Amino acid sequence: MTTKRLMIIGYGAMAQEVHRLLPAGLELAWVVVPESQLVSTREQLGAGVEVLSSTTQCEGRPDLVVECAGQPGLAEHGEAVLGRGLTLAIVATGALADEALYGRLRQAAEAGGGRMLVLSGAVAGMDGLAAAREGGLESVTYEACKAPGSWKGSHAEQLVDLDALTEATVFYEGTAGEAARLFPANANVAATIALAGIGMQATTVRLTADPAATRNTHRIHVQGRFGEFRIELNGRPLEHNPKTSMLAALSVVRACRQVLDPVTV
Ligand SMILES: NC(=O)C1=CN([C@@H]2O[C@H](COP(=O)(O)OP(=O)(O)OC[C@H]3O[C@@H](n4cnc5c(N)ncnc54)[C@H](O)[C@@H]3O)[C@@H](O)[C@H]2O)C=CC1
Ligand SMILES: O=C([O-])CC(=O)C(=O)O
Repeated sequence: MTTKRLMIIGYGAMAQEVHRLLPAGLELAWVVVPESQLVSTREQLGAGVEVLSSTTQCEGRPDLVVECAGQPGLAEHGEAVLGRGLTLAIVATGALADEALYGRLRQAAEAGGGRMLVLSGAVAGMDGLAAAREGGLESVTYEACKAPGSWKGSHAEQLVDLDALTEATVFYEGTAGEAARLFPANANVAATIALAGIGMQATTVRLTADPAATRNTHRIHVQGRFGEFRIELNGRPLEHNPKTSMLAALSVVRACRQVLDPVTV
């Protein structure tokens, strides 16, 4: 079997975990990082990987492109990748709450023959939710609870004194679209659930900081003609970024494996 080639956009905590767990048969050939990180990333990766600041500098043809670069990274590079007819697997799904950007990405994919895969990321059940939608959905609620440290550097700091919390505190309630925009490194999952379910406006979101939390907890409650389901997922955060759950990185690894495997599960 010939080795297939992967491009990763971004090389932060998630991308490095994906690189570490890359299945045999898929090699990391290209990494795309901001200009300011070119030198340090080249030093880190050595000669075997081409480090670029734009996907358009890539002269080869990746078998898969994965975005692990956050919402600005998807906005910057998504159109070019899809316009070249490549498959782009994304985790910064919250960027799609911007209807104009979503429209541009769709159009680029349609025009160029590319495909955008919205990965399940830090949550589970997106297959069931998308199937349930076919029968009609009544309500979808998403709740996230993380340790205060995982909300540091986010809009939460404007809403609550994270250092002073002594008990679990809900600091945000709103729609998936707003949550995904306000918490770009923490609430992409809200947008993923909205895309699989009843949309950015109708999906209700509640965000909590809990000083006793050691996991990133995600609760999803769905009601519709199919019946009802609840999922609670207690994910371990990544060692190098407590905002990001390990399962999100593993969902990218799964997408990598699907490139190699003729059977998709
Ligand atoms: N869908 C999901 O379940 C989840 C999605 N995410 C998304 O994944 C992103 C990445 O997570 P981590 O790796 O933990 O964050 P991180 O902050 O460790 O790494 C992000 C990397 O992307 C790079 N980057 C930023 N702008 C870029 C651009 N324009 N082009 C190329 N690279 C760029 C940064 O330099 C940084 O190295 C988060 O910001 C979040 O948007 C994170 C967790 C779960
Ligand atoms: O990794 C997580 O727990 C969820 C996350 O950061 C996001 O949805 O952006």
